[in-house]
Amino acid sequence: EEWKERGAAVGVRQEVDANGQIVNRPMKKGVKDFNFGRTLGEGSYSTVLAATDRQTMREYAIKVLDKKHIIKEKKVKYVNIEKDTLNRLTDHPGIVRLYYTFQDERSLYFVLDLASGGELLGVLKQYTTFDEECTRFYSAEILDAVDYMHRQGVIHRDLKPENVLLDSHMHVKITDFGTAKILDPPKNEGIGIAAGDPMDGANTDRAMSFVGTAEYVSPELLTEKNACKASDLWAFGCIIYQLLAGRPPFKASNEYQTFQKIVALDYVFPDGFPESARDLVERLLVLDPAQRLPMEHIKNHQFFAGVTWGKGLWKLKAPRLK
Ligand SMILES: Nc1ncnc2c1ncn2[C@@H]1O[C@H](COP(=O)(O)OP(=O)(O)OP(=O)(O)O)[C@@H](O)[C@H]1O
Ligand SMILES: O=C(O)[C@@H]1CCC(=O)N(CCc2ccc(Cl)cc2)[C@H]1c1ccccc1Cl
Repeated sequence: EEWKERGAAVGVRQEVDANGQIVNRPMKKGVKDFNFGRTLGEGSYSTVLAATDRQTMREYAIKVLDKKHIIKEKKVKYVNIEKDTLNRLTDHPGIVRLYYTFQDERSLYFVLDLASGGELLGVLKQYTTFDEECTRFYSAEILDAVDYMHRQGVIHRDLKPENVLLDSHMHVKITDFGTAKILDPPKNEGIGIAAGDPMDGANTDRAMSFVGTAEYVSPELLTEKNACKASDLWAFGCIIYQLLAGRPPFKASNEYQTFQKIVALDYVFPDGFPESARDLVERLLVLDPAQRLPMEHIKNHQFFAGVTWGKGLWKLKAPRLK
């Protein structure tokens, strides 16, 4: 009875294993285990709701995907990519954590960290621009998370302020891994050209079904159709520029003209753009991915002087935005 009692508290089911031992297997979570609250946002194929686990009272964000819609829009691969990448990225404070997945006849459910601070883009628009200290803090947290992602062999491919969420303490939580690329082990070196994947066939296949968001797309994705780790560092350079300038470096009235500016490296710094940030951005917005500043050199760049990388960074209090 006591074992049953203890098991019931944390939602486990007692079973007898192959050796005849009584074991506690965690019960698969389901819709009934949560109280659903407000809608946090809508995606093209999803609705994200705040929810509370009825046993533990912990709050989550639950992303609900409509099966019919996904099948109709041929996005089943994206669902599997999002699940597989999130299942690889479980051990970093700067990445939205996936706790459980489950389904019912109509929907798929992803139980995620709740990022109640909203999107970095929204906060940036509220303040127009960030000062150097805030830019340093947020870009350092983003970089720390990207470094972890790359070490796990994942390229995000769509980094942008909309996909950088904030938690209740205004720390970064990167999301939206449905368009990420998983590098197979043998290819996971240097700028790590990504291995082939179902979305765009084998790596040699030039036809690329996915391109990121126009303003943050790297030149190599536009010319050679290949994303690599350095493609995320290009997007990172665009984000630093945007936090300080209040707009992305490459922005035109339509996507095609934005792409023309990117491949021509046609951008200028506004007056008053801080010098050390300018130097770093200039070393990231480089057309040749192999010439772009690699991760370790970025961390050692003057702009990040004084930043403690790794766990320490995440213990700091987020700077007051002004
Ligand atoms: N873990 C989360 N915590 C809080 N809000 C979230 C979380 N994940 C997503 N959201 C919010 O819900 C909205 C929808 O997110 P979702 O990832 O489902 O779609 P999307 O990626 O924004 O859109 P699309 O699928 O078209 O790219 C987003 O605008 C985001 O702000
Ligand atoms: O890979 C998994 O974890 C399971 C495996 C069993 C299963 O049936 N699913 C759902 C598969 C699926 C994917 C897309 C659609 Cl539109 C419908 C079903 C998978 C699944 C369940 C819940 C949430 C997401 C996914 Cl991919």
